[in-house]
Amino acid sequence: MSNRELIRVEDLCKSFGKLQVLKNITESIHEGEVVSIIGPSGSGKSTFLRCLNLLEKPTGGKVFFEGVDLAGKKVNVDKHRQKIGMVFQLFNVFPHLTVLENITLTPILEKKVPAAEAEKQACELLDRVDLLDKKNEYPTKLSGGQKQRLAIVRALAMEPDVVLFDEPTSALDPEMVKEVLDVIKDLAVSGMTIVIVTHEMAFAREVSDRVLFMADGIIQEQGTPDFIFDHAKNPRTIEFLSKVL
Ligand SMILES: Nc1ncnc2c1ncn2[C@@H]1O[C@H](COP(=O)(O)OP(=O)(O)OP(=O)(O)O)[C@@H](O)[C@H]1O
Repeated sequence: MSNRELIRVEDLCKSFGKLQVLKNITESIHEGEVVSIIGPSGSGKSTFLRCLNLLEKPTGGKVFFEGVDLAGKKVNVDKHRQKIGMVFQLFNVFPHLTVLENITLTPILEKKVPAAEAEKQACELLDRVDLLDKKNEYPTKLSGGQKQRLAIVRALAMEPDVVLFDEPTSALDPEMVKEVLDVIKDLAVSGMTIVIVTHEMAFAREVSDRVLFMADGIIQEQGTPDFIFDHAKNPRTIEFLSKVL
């Protein structure tokens, strides 16, 4: 992990109508850091994650990516967003494209990567997640775990500086959770900067450099996994962990 701030939010607020979901959050994610966000349902974890790439537009505060204020007047948000990969709970893959086409589409269209080069890179990534033999299949032929591994590869094909995972295993059958977590673990070990909203406490404990505990739209407590899971002081954290561990 380096000292370079990749993402910084200052006084981040988000409301949906009268519902104030995020309340003045100030936080930084550093290059190479693996950060897990845990907390009760409805506490604002996904909304926080989605604000980091402006998928949700904050109602207050600022989001900086590599030092650039993403709401700045002359800023090309799409250009910056290309460097922020995102993997969703419900594997967002294109059903009408083959596995290979799913991966090469955006690099070819948005980064103008030559098709042959995009395919070569896609095959290398598919090999890394053990899906190379599926490259000509359509997603309907894939299991949930395979679809999610494809979604991860699709994000990686854009060579992002950080990958945001929003509960990537919540929609999977239990036997498929491990294969997806293993891919994320490998990515973490490779040095990728990762922010992940997860209900997988064992995973958060094993893989994270830092765990953020969120409740009521506030990061109530944060620290190393050992600190959060063994020495948390905040009564909300203790109450939450007593239910999920
Ligand atoms: N687009 C939206 N419109 C209105 N309300 C929303 C929207 N997105 C989220 N919310 C509300 O914001 C609150 C926080 O939702 P969010 O999904 O961020 O929580 P979460 O901590 O990720 O929950 P979970 O663990 O259940 O996924 C909830 O009350 C939710 O209903």
